[in-house]
Amino acid sequence: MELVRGIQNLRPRHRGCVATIGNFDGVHAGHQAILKRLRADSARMNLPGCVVIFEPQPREYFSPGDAPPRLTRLRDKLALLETQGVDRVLCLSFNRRLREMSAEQFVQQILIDGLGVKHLEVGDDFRFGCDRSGDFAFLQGSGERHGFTVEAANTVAESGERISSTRVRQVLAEGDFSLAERLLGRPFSISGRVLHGQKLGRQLGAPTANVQLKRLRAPLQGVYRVSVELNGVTQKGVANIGSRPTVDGDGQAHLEVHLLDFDGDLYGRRITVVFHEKLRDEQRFDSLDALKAAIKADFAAARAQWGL
Ligand SMILES: Cc1cc2nc3c(=O)[nH]c(=O)nc-3n(C[C@H](O)[C@H](O)[C@H](O)COP(=O)(O)O)c2cc1C
Ligand SMILES: Nc1ncnc2c1ncn2[C@@H]1O[C@H](COP(=O)(O)OP(=O)(O)OP(=O)(O)O)[C@@H](O)[C@H]1O
Repeated sequence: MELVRGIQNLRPRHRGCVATIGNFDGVHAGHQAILKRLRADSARMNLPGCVVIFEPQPREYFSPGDAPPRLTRLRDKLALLETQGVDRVLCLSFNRRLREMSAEQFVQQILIDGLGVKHLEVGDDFRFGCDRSGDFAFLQGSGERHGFTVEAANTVAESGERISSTRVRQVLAEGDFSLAERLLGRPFSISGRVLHGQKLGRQLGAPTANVQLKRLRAPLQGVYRVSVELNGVTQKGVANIGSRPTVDGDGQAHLEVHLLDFDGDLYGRRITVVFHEKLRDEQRFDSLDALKAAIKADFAAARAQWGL
């Protein structure tokens, strides 16, 4: 899969493709249905399938303080798009220039001049352009003028409700991991590199792998039963995502994982933490002893659930 960062990196050879546009945060089952159609179009028309995404996502640009948490960082999103058979991703920087583009300009500059789009797949509710003025009818009209076809995919629903990134975030916040798995088409996970922590964990009876979240605002908070694949073996564990109010108050979110019955070195490795069940909210304890006792109870609860 080829990644093109910004319109300025589009070359004449990129012209001529079938395309779709959106945030694709989480690459959920609704997105996967569109991507399946894109693959079929690509085979039928013998053209590469291109996905146009935005970074940052528009809401992160408009209100950085209270944009929703991300299900996938750019890196994870790209990896998932690749597994969906996407040939090319055009990642547009969402900035003032893009924000001020009218729907008409977006079609002309990006879809026609930049990508030479021959066929476009969108969801039935898709809107774009300054003030979200571009919709399916608008695209169809443009297509007739500029010589590309447009199709709208039917809404993909689960339990009678449309699947969306927003819904996945809500379901995760409610701790419904089996529904989240159905919406995503895979269990929810967070990947990252293991960094050195404050080495306090051992004193608390809980050595932990500190997974780097960088700027990711995770859609989860609290203590969870998790698993991690290591060298082809599923290691069972317990994770905390939060600001660790008992021991430090830098306000930053940390993801820490303790693997049960495991005694290896994970520093520097990239791991994927799969979430299975919420055990409790993170709390501020009055003493390290109280935190230690709570962590011990978390381990016992996770062991009982795993049947260990
Ligand atoms: C299962 C588990 C539950 C935790 N729960 C809390 C909590 O409720 N409140 C809190 O302040 N820290 C909590 N922590 C974070 C610990 O404070 C943290 O792991 C410890 O400070 C070790 O940090 P270090 O690895 O940077 O040394 C939890 C950690 C784990 C592994
Ligand atoms: N459940 C779905 N069924 C059909 N198409 C979908 C579905 N979800 C998203 N799409 C389409 O996939 C493309 C990308 O969607 P996008 O990521 O922008 O929105 P979303 O998943 O609905 O997220 P949000 O909750 O942020 O609105 C758009 O064309 C959108 O209409």
